[in-house]
Amino acid sequence: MRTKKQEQHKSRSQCFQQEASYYSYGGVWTNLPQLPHRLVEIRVNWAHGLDGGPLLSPLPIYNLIRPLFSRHSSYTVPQSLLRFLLLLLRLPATRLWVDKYRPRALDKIIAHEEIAQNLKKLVSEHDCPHLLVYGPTGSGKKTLVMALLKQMFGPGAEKVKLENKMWKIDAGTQMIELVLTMLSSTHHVEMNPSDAGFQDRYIVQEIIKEMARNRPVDTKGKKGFKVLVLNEVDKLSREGQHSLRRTMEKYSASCRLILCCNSSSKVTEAVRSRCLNIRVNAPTEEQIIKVLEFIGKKENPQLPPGFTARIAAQSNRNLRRAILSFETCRVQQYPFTINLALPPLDWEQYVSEIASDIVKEQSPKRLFSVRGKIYELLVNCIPPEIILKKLLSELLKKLDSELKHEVCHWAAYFVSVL
Ligand SMILES: Nc1ncnc2c1ncn2[C@@H]1O[C@H](COP(=O)(O)OP(=O)(O)OP(=O)(O)O)[C@@H](O)[C@H]1O
Repeated sequence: MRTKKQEQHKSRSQCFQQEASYYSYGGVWTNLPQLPHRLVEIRVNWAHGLDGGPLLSPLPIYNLIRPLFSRHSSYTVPQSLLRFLLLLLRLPATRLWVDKYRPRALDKIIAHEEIAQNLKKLVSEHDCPHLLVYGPTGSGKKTLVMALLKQMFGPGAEKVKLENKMWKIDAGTQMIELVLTMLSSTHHVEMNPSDAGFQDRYIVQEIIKEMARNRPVDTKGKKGFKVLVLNEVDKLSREGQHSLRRTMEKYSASCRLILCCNSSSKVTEAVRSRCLNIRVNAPTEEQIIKVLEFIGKKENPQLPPGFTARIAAQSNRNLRRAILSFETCRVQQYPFTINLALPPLDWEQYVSEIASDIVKEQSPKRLFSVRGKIYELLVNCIPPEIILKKLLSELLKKLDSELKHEVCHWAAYFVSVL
């Protein structure tokens, strides 16, 4: 028999998994659309209790399957096999709306149409330079990049395979072994080099070198170029960014780089100046409403007046968040009523509880319990800077004005050292 505390922990953990999936879209999982997105969907369905839900958490299933392929130094997970295994486990097969309604072509882009048209022009002029695509999370960067790849290479760019590749790198005095998850088609490779930590520069050098070696040749025998999509370049170390600059110059004939990040100010001037900078602003509320109404038309729920406007207003101009909230409401509270309250995000509620705990009592015991709660958020994949920012805003609501300044100072300090 489970105790009440265990039950609470379990349901909280399920809610976090939903939130984690929300964030995973912004991280590495965004780059792995097939398998992990599948798991994200299952997780969300599971948290929502849809279709009965699977008996097992999907993550253990994934971990169970992975070692089957990990005996090889470089292994590819055949997606058909995974689909078959997942089918055997009778897992639900719905797709999240954020994925289902992600525009696949530049012509279908709803928000940022102007950027989409400019990208289309670039492709038609066969003059695609290195690109640096930056903007806040959930603004639509990845969507634009994926549509651009499709415009460049056609449907072939969507036939991707997921690899966990091991790199053996000669670092002068020693051989370094690094494993990195990559998503690749015959025309492009996508990865997150900052996952390699302080050894990211070796990854940058080695991958571009390998791509330069395996240049694709078209039907007329002309040598083409491959595209390397690097995510979170703002998290690359200084050395990583320096080697990125060098390799960008050296191999510019054989590959094009598309660099994605949230903040261009963390990318060195040398890298920025070698790329065409594309700023993807957070969509306006009107644009978000347009996207939600488009989804509403396709899914056909009865929408009370002003409902999409309320979701857009609460979304913080984050398109992903708006679509996820819309879907959560559809799952939890359909049919919609006129004064339906939008459910708050669970992790945000949890951080608010943490802030109240901190303000109520300052003792070693309370410190220990708060630390435990923050660990719980971290293990459920809520990024630390997001936790800190939310915690700060919650604390600012509760603190005296003399303390606010100091709390802001320390929050800024710890966000900068993360
Ligand atoms: N132009 C668009 N038109 C319609 N829907 C869009 C558009 N751009 C993005 N979306 C929707 O918003 C979701 C989030 O977009 P996307 O993943 O491209 O954001 P992002 O800026 O790359 O976020 P992050 O920085 O967190 O990775 C997509 O899954 C898609 O459903």
